[in-house]
Amino acid sequence: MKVAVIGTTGYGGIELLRILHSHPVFQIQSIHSTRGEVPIWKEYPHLFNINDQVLEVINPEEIAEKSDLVFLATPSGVSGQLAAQFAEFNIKLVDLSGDLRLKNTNDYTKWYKHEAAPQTIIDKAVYGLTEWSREQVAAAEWISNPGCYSTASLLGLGPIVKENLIDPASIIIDAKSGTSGAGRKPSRTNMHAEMSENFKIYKVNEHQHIPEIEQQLLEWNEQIKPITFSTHLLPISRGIMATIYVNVKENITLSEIYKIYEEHYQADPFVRVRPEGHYPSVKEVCGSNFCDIGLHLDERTGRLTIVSVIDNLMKGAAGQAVQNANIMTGLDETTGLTFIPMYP
Ligand SMILES: NC(=O)C1=CN([C@@H]2O[C@H](COP(=O)(O)OP(=O)(O)OC[C@H]3O[C@@H](n4cnc5c(N)ncnc54)[C@H](OP(=O)(O)O)[C@@H]3O)[C@@H](O)[C@H]2O)C=CC1
Ligand SMILES: CC(=O)N[C@@H](CCC(=O)OP(=O)(O)O)C(=O)O
Repeated sequence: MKVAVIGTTGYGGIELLRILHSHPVFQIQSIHSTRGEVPIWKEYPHLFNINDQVLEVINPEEIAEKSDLVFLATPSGVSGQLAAQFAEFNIKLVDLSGDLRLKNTNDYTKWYKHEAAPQTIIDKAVYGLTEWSREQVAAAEWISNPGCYSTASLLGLGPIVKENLIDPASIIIDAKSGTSGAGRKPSRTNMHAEMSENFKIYKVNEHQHIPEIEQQLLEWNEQIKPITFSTHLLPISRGIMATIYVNVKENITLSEIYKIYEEHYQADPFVRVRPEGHYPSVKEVCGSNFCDIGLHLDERTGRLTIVSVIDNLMKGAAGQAVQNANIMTGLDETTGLTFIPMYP
């Protein structure tokens, strides 16, 4: 099966190339960029003598003729326009950006602060939080891959929200990300001198993943109220930790909560619910497609702490994108994704 990658020179695109390099079924037919015909190893010298492919211009008609599936690893605002150009062709599509995630275009304009893609384009895409939408993903032609923070937060909250076991107004998500989450484009915020030995909060109550998380929570449980969601930058390159606080309904015990999480995720190869008393760290998932979850119930306050960690470039982006592409094309979802975490 042939695949094309657009936005290959970015961190999401280059992580796709790392996965696809050893994928047994997907072959990289072409890689694309706006910067002309440059060998990819010149942008990323770690690929010297490994990948001799040359970046090509973006011609949707030609890509659709030559490939069965295209990954869009392009910025929000760009992906929606590209997706619209692919709409008339017969090609499966997985978009890593936020452009096709929010079903309400007013929400998109408000949170992303630019114009939304046409509604018909948005409606064509299934929201691919894989563990919760496997059947829809299998039937889809287009996938909107969830945001990195949204993936960690939603996988952490899914079971308890779906089972209606919390005070619906009590969700607080305290999320932290490595700097690769911001992409390869240089910015002052991400400079070494700004971030090394530092820790910053950003986009306070304004993060574009807030409506995405709420959209999915409301699908699980229509009583859910607006969430508090804080995002922070960590001086590490990869990894996200979402520490989530919710007030549980009275009389529920930690062992009952564990039972619910273990039942929900028992058939999910990439979600690991850690045993009681064990809490995951970001390094324990980096380089892999795992989302690891730890749970603790404070009986003094009645608050449940949920710790959810992912590698932002894997389960938060390219890994989940390939997981969805596997399911869409009838493959086992773990195909090409059996990397164990790199440690230390
Ligand atoms: N980094 C992460 O952890 C995550 C990222 N995402 C999303 O994935 C997408 C890619 O992110 P990331 O790789 O980090 O971003 P980068 O900034 O690292 O890369 C984006 C790539 O898009 C290409 N691009 C930029 N403008 C255009 C354009 N007008 N037309 C075509 N291509 C363009 C650029 O390639 P070139 O200049 O060579 O054309 C660039 O390499 C984004 O939408 C992001 O929000 C989602 C989850 C996590
Ligand atoms: C560390 C960092 O800057 N992370 C990015 C995540 C962006 C992202 O994934 O963009 P989408 O909106 O396409 O999901 C951010 O907080 O905006």
